[in-house]
Amino acid sequence: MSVLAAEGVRYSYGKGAPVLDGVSLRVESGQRVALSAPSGTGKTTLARVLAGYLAPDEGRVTIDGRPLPRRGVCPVQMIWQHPEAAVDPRMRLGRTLAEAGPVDRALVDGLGIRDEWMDRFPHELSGGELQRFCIARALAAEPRFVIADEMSTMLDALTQAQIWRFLMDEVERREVGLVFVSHSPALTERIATDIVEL
Ligand SMILES: Nc1ncnc2c1ncn2[C@@H]1O[C@H](COP(=O)(O)OP(=O)(O)OP(=O)(O)O)[C@@H](O)[C@H]1O
Repeated sequence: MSVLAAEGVRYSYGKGAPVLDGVSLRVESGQRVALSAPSGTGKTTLARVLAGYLAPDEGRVTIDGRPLPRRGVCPVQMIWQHPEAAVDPRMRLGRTLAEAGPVDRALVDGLGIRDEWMDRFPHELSGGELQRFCIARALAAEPRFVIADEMSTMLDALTQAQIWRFLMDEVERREVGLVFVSHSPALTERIATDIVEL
């Protein structure tokens, strides 16, 4: 079992007032934690801190007591709200995926990813198609924790349900810890094992 922990995290953008101040959070393998707070209160910022994209001004983020590794593939993978901003626009998708790690057939098929997408550039897919691709990439990296920030807002209801079902099954099977942000109370209730109010 692994533990992802944020302890006393403080974060400010530039010289502004801190968006996060004294935030602590603990997530274990197999837990599915929903971050809940009104708009603009720092859920996305905390997600980025947990995944190592932002370094806290104070406090720390650890996995099993050690800081997140600075090199290599991060054991905390993030699925972003805007997938087009999360991939290299100049790289064909097959190459982007290959860089994350070995991708098995079940992952590609389970997410409804078509083989011909691999030869395309990110702008040649729809937002929903690209998001499925980004989920495959996050899982191909064999993470111990996945942070999903409003990952399904651009998907229709059916695709949203399919993708969440798939991600739920995968995180359960792999015993991955999940932290997610969603503005849908119904989705939160269905997915979360725990709800954390910021
Ligand atoms: N890059 C940035 N530079 C300056 N301020 C920022 C930046 N990103 C976010 N903020 C500010 O930080 C605060 C928290 O933003 P954040 O996106 O973390 O909130 P949120 O809870 O995820 O919001 P929402 O639910 O609307 O997505 C907001 O006031 C926002 O304006």
